[in-house]
Amino acid sequence: MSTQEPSPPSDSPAPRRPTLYWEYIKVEELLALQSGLSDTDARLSNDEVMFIVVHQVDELWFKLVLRELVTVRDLFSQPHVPETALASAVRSLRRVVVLFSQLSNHFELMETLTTRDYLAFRDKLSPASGFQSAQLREIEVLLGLNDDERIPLGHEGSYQAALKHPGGEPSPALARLKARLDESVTLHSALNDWLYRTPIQGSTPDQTQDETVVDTFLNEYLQAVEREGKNFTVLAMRDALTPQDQERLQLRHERGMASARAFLHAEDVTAPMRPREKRLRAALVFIESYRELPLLSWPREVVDALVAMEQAMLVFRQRHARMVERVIGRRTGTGGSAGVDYLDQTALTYRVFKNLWAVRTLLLREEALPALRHAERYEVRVES
Ligand code: HEM
Ligand SMILES: N[C@@H](CC(=O)c1ccccc1NC=O)C(=O)O
Repeated sequence: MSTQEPSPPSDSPAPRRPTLYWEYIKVEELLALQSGLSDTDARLSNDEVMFIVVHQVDELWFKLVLRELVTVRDLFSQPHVPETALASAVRSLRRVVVLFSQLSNHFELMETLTTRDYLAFRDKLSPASGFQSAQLREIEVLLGLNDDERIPLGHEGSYQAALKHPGGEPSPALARLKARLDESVTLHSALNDWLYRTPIQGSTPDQTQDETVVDTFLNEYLQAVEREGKNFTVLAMRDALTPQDQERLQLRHERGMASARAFLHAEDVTAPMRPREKRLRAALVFIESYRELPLLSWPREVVDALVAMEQAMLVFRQRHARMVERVIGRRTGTGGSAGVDYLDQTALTYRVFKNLWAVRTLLLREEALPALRHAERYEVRVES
């Protein structure tokens, strides 16, 4: 009698080979990547290997940020964005918030590098710089940062030129960035197209061209802002110490109202763009104000997650600038920039979702809001 195990039936699948951790994570390949300009990291100081590892980890976080933002951009670039998909968009944006928080936290590790120890290997880095981080550029382009909003940097004058080889040949990173620039839809433009279709005060999608819907809502809303502003000013003036203070408070209220009107009537954009911009801003005020309505609750979470994401990115820029100031002071960067001064300017001025931030100046307490019309049109409809 044969003691051999019966051979498996010929149509059964081959026995599965066990997955090996180091093969799946590619640990050996990964641990061989920290050599910098040397042939092995064994010749480098702990400081320089840490410097390289922090950059590599950060580029991997940028990779995850890009994946999540592409997913969200693609979702909002659909002609109809399913209500059931908004929760996943919020999850993706909240992951990006955590990723930028991790990126900011890594600068605490970088700050264990003393200035003198960094200067021990800094010279050989020039002209390399994080200014050549193509993935951060891709993230900025994908979000919707326009070229004319960028702060020029030193000698090469263009963030794209910084991605070329010394002889001027394009790099794979530049090719990826150009591909991103060639995409017609950014997250900002896709979000605006979605916002533009918001049913304000019960309007229907085919009424998006009807300016009376927006004008009526905005006029009612501005009257409510005026009432609230007046009440606040009366209380503040009652407590004012001098007539000059009272006059200052009254002037501040009048300026606030003028600014609110100018923003909601989109006086800052050219006349052809004004009706669209007014509807976008009215939609944001509407979503934020009537968020208890089932159809508006997830849209409000989307708006808030976008603001949280841009805040996390802004904090990353600021945190990088403070680390740079601690490590190299205010000297010129290896990339040719003014260093910290340049970085602080980017943190201060690079904003994509400007309207989402600006409307927060105008939001009102729930009791002061204009009456909602057609509440029944905001019930959740389960799409087949
Ligand atoms: C000792 C550590 C570091 C120093 C001294 C430093 C310094 C600088 C300076 C001076 C700039 C301005 C461009 C230039 O002239 O070079 C810059 C840009 C940049 N750095 Fe760093 N950096 C450090 C670490 C990092 C790390 C760990 C990251 C990882 C994410 C990073 C990412 C960037 C990026 C993305 C830019 C371009 C910023 C922009 O143009 O908006 N840097 N860095
Ligand atoms: N721009 C930095 C150099 C630097 O940080 C750097 C150099 C090479 C590769 C990545 C870098 N990180 C960020 O800029 C400096 O001025 O010291």
